[in-house]
Amino acid sequence: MVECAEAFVKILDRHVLKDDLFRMEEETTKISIDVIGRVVCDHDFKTLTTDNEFMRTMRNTLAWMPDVQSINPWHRNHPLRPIMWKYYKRKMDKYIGRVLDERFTVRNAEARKTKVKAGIDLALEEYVKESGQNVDSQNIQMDAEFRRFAIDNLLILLFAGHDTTASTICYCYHLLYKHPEALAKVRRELDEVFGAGTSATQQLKDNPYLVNKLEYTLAVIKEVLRLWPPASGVRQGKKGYFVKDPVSGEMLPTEGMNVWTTSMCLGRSAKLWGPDVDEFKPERFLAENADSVPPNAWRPFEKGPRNCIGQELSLIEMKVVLALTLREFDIRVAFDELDALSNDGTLWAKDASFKKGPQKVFGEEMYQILLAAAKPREGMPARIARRKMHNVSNVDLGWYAPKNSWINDLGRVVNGTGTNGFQFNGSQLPDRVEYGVYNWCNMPHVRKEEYVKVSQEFELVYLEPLNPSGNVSAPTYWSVYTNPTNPFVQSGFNGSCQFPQITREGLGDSWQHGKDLYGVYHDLLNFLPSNMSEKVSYRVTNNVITSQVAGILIDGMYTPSTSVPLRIQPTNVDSLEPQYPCPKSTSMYSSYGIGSSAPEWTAHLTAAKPLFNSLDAVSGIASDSTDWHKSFDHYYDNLSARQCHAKPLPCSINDTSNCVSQEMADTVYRLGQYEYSFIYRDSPQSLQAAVGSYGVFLAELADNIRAAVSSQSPVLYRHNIAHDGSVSRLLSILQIEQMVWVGMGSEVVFEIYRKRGYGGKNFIRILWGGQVLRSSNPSLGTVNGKVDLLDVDIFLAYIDGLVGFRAGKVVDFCKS
Ligand code: HEM
Repeated sequence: MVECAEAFVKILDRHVLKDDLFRMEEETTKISIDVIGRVVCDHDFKTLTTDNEFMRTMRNTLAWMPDVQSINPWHRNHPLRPIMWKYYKRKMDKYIGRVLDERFTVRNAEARKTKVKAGIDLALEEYVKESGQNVDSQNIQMDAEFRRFAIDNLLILLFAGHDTTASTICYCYHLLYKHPEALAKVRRELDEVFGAGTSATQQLKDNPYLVNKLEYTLAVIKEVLRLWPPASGVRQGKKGYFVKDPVSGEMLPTEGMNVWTTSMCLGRSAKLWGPDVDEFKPERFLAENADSVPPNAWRPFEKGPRNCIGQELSLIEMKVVLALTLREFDIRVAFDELDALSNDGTLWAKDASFKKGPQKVFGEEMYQILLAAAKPREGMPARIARRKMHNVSNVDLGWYAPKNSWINDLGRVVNGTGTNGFQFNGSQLPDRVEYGVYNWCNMPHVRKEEYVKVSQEFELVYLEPLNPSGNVSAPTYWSVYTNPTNPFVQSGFNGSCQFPQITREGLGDSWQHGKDLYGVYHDLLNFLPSNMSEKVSYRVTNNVITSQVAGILIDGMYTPSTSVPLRIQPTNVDSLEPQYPCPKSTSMYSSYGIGSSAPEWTAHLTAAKPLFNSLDAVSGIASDSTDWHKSFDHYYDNLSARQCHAKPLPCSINDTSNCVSQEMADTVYRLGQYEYSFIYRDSPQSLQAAVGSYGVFLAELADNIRAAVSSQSPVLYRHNIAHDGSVSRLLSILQIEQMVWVGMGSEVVFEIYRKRGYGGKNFIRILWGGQVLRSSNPSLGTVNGKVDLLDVDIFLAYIDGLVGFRAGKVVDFCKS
């Protein structure tokens, strides 16, 4: 089946290449014939790859079917019809007879060797047993009666199975095109089962049972069959058998009649299905809604002992076809161009009567025409385009070094001066310094003033910002003091703050941050709702400062009058901070970064030894305190937090003339930048370490994006308030081109855009500090190094590739 579907994909690809208008039903018929051929008689009809004689004959027979609606006696009783039918039937009998004879000959040699037997082998085996012959004998004979019987049965299977399935595949394509949200859900399910960007082909060959996981896809097929069933059951009436009128109770005799249980009437009965009966809602057929499906109302395959014998086969086939094509192609009906097909030689083009009479039924141009099975009108004139499918193996999952700058140049960090334009002196930037430069105290974020709108072709559909809180304060604040009577007071800087803590200034910055975000995404882009609603969601970590920041930031955005839920994951498993256990990642970080004795790491600590000595002399920190000397983290925090709040640099308690100079502080800042760059970007191990410790958040992000693009979630805006350690790991995974120490109020925004019009393709733009993020990874930084309207599928394939679907690879790594 998968091989047939692959050949079908090739046919579709030819239409993509030619960019032509074609009748889809002609093509889907080929696959259904070839599949039946393979499954039933282990015979390759090759209709997908060649101009097959059998297929032509079968289609010609159909062309001689009477139009049941016609009242033209000449048409209904066409004198040539019986002759033509006989002629075509003989041709088909001959063809199938040949297939049967061939199979009979090789049966002994091959069929019994394989465990999986085609229908024909089972039938032959049964026949041999019943006729009292030895199954293992080389000289088995097939009598004429059995041969006649077998040919007719094979023909029935081919006739009953080919156009029913072909027609249903067409309606699947059409209804999914008309319902992009359902299409997105199917694609999402396929991504989930086979992985984003990975073709289902090989996986289905290796593990065919994966089709059983396609629950939503199956629900779509069932809903399509409810609305546009291609066949119905007929029963011959009999003396003594009655149909009871459900309203009057009258018993109606059936003798001399056919009783036709039209599955379409049952499927479209509002009495049975409710007022939304005409709506396309595959969800009705999901397991959780099983109770709402009226009993016995869904019967496209009919019920009872003579129900469809091929239903399992066709359901599996349709799932396989959809799995191999829906993510690869965008398909739409093109009735507006129908005239261009008027000479294509098909039975549709030959018969002008199809263009007469109503051209819409149930408001649908592609209504059904009863021609053996009910077929999509005009064979579904269609146009097709290839969607970009990115194989995960094509997406580069490798680590790429960040660009060279002063930040990762040890010589310039240790021996340089100043901070190379980086700011550390308060929330406000000095005059003439442009917004957007690194400002540790109040990092740049998205603001109306600098925001670059994307072209009108794209509409914003989802937004997920992530920003760390500042170590800044609530309306009441801590005033830290040390009591000389307390004998346990530790030496160190004597200050009025304690880490982590929120200051008033920090709260002010957070409020402004919220206001700026609202200014862009509400005022400028009209994307955010005007009032708080379920479309907007906030998430914090277990550290209270993130809740304090959230409180004031939300006030800056919405000034809500009622309390706002802050989403939070339990301690120890939180992915935003992150706290879930991943010992492998911790040991990896400490094998090359803070605490390690790797020369690449210790080089800067050794070079900065004199600086440590001078700082220790002021702070009183013991020179053997590992905590203060395994990195510049503590000195950096202490000095920068003072300078952010316009406090003087500290002096020694014992010798007030011995103070930290600005030059010393600047060197600490340069070293801090160097350390962050080394830990999160320069070291080749940084990517894997970040994937381990932050992969779960990335998997959640990918999931959120998928839910947003498939309209499965009402949330348009998900704001995460986290920490510098969170954002730096995120930047590490995004392979930011220039890593810095993540300052107060830093912000990464994931903007998801949908291209307007046909196809509804989704794109991602990532903003860092209000500007488009630049990534060293070639699969991400596709626009001159920027992650600018990148195909969402590539981004998701990158994330899935690194962290695994639902973070499966993270779990494996953490445990390894
Ligand atoms: C979407 C696909 C299909 C639909 C909707 C469909 C529908 C039906 C329906 C409504 C019947 C009449 C059952 C009754 O009167 O109780 C039927 C019978 C039958 N179908 Fe299908 N069918 C499909 C695919 C297939 C396939 C793929 C095969 C074979 C490979 C097949 C073989 C048959 C046969 C042999 C019968 C006659 C069964 C009997 O009379 O005992 N069908 N089908």
